[in-house]
Amino acid sequence: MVKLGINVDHVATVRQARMGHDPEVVAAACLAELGGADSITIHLREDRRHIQDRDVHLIAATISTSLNLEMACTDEMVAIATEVRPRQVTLVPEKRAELTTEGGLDVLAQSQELERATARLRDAGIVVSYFVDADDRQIQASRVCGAQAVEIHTGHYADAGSDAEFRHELQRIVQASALALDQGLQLNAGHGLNYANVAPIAAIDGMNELNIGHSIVSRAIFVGMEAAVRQMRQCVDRAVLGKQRT
Ligand SMILES: CC(=O)[C@@H](O)[C@H](O)COP(=O)(O)O
Ligand SMILES: NCC(=O)COP(=O)(O)O
Repeated sequence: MVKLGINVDHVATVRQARMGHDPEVVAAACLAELGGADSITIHLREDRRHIQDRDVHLIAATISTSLNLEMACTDEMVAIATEVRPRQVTLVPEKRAELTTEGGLDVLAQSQELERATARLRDAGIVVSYFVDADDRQIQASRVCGAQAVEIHTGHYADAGSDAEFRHELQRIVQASALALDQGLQLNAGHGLNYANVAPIAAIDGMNELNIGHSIVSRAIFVGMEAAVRQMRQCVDRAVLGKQRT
């Protein structure tokens, strides 16, 4: 089955709105696991706009599944990762001014620092995934730099404004997924996925893990974290089982 990574960043966004203690991100992570999460994803941004360093250490020490730490490719973040030792690190691009991640890594332009950071993380026993656009050259470069997985950016697919654009973006992701598998990379996907658009991505052959956060936290405000995760789990499993029946 496709693994479900639950990103709890935006539970921290609510907490940071008042710079207080509530809602507790660690509790959200545990409830997500009760709802069927296979892993917990958190993005420790350089500007600490939501997830804080204490969240990383507490979640790593508390969850019973596994941690996927999203981070920029910097010495500071590599040092934190090699101390915390999550199961996986997903290297993502960051821009101060961005509202959220706007695209994938430019692996071709940053190959030297990515290769160096990837070697340090792998030496620490951490699986390294690159967050990349559905772009053949970036995927091929990811393997060359030592990535063991790629997470294909589904943001443009999620933001499609017409049926034609939706189909075009889905086809790009399907083709990029096949290339990633051909390159021997583990295939993950994420960004902007929700209860309405997740099924075609979950049904892609060889899909290993979907990382989903904002849409689940949004629903959790009304139904609770455990139920919101359980409902997404059902959407993903139904898509995979439905494909197997065809
Ligand atoms: C890389 C990605 O798509 C998200 O996991 C990332 O966390 C988005 O950044 P924000 O969580 O700050 O929106
Ligand atoms: N890498 C994608 C992720 O972790 C969550 O992205 P989103 O669902 O919050 O857009």
